[in-house]
Amino acid sequence: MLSVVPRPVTVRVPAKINLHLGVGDLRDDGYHELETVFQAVSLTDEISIVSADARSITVRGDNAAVVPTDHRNLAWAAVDAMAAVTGHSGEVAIEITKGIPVAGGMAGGSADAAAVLVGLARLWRVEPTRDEMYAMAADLGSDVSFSLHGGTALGSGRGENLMSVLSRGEFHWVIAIAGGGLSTPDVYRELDSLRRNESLSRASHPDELMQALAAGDPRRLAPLLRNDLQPAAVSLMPPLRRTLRAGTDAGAIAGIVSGSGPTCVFLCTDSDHAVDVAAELSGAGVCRSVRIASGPVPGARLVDDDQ
Ligand SMILES: C[C@@](CO)(OP(=O)(O)O)[C@H](O)COP(=O)(O)OP(=O)(O)OC[C@H]1O[C@@H](n2ccc(N)nc2=O)[C@H](O)[C@@H]1O
Ligand SMILES: Nc1ncnc2c1ncn2[C@@H]1O[C@H](COP(=O)(O)OP(=O)(O)O)[C@@H](O)[C@H]1O
Repeated sequence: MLSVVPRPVTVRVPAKINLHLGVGDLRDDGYHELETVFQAVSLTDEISIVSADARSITVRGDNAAVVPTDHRNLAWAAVDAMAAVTGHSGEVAIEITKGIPVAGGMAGGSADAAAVLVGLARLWRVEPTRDEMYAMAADLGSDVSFSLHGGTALGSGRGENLMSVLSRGEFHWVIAIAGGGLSTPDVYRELDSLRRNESLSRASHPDELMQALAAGDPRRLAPLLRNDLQPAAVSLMPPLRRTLRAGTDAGAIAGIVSGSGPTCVFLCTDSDHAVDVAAELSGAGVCRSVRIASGPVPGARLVDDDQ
């Protein structure tokens, strides 16, 4: 008989932003080779998992209604992965409270999958090795490894190979959440199509950006933020141009589309500055909601580690 923790296990997991996203050519396997610098920020989802008679997923929070609650939810796939490795049946009830915008380019689904891996390891009292956890994460999706890792990291391959990056202090962000979402594959496809028709510049290696992170200097970091997917996201959702302009008009020192978008993130000099920029941006009417976040923060973690 496999032993399980009798009470719900709760995991908190952060959103990510790509401070640098260099996209290479389309590979034969349908993915693009990436060079990316991820930072985990303090917009979080919370996942609670308990043993049950059958598997179920419920989703609460912002835009919960558009998140699937069956096998299409990445959290469901994460249960399958852990069950296959450990021999458990996978009968658990999962409650997801979304704080990460859905389909926003902040890796919300990946975050939930990573949280399930961490939560089930505790619930089922199993201890997969670090390599096993990262192998399951990479199989689930390109960004799931970073959701486990958290902090600041350089990602390569399709984004799943990670190296920690030294980052000093805290960086302060204002996050503009759009009314709708963008599909990640559509945005990559749009980039390929734009590149066929016009010559777009490509990101170079993020050496200087990593130096700015090590120095903990937002003013040095500001001009170095770079996202090769931004022209594609803006092409699919042209009003993003206005959002980006509104953020810098509101006083942010830089603004960029987060990953595949459409969330836009604005860098500020400190927490007071972020409050001012957020207030100004809220009044501009260019997005559905505005949040403040800071980073780096840790990856998927048990909320009460005495469990
Ligand atoms: C763009 C990024 C930037 O961090 O994230 P989001 O901004 O969407 O959160 C990632 O590359 C998204 O990662 P993730 O959402 O995990 O992607 P996956 O599920 O692995 O792949 C979904 C689809 O995106 C495309 N894809 C993904 C990763 C990659 N390196 N090249 C790709 O071309 C492929 O079309 C793939 O079928
Ligand atoms: N746990 C989940 N949370 C959010 N979306 C999910 C989840 N599982 C599957 N999805 C699906 O994944 C799509 C992409 O969502 P998300 O991971 O939030 O965005 P992004 O890929 O832009 O980071 C959503 O439109 C939704 O249909």
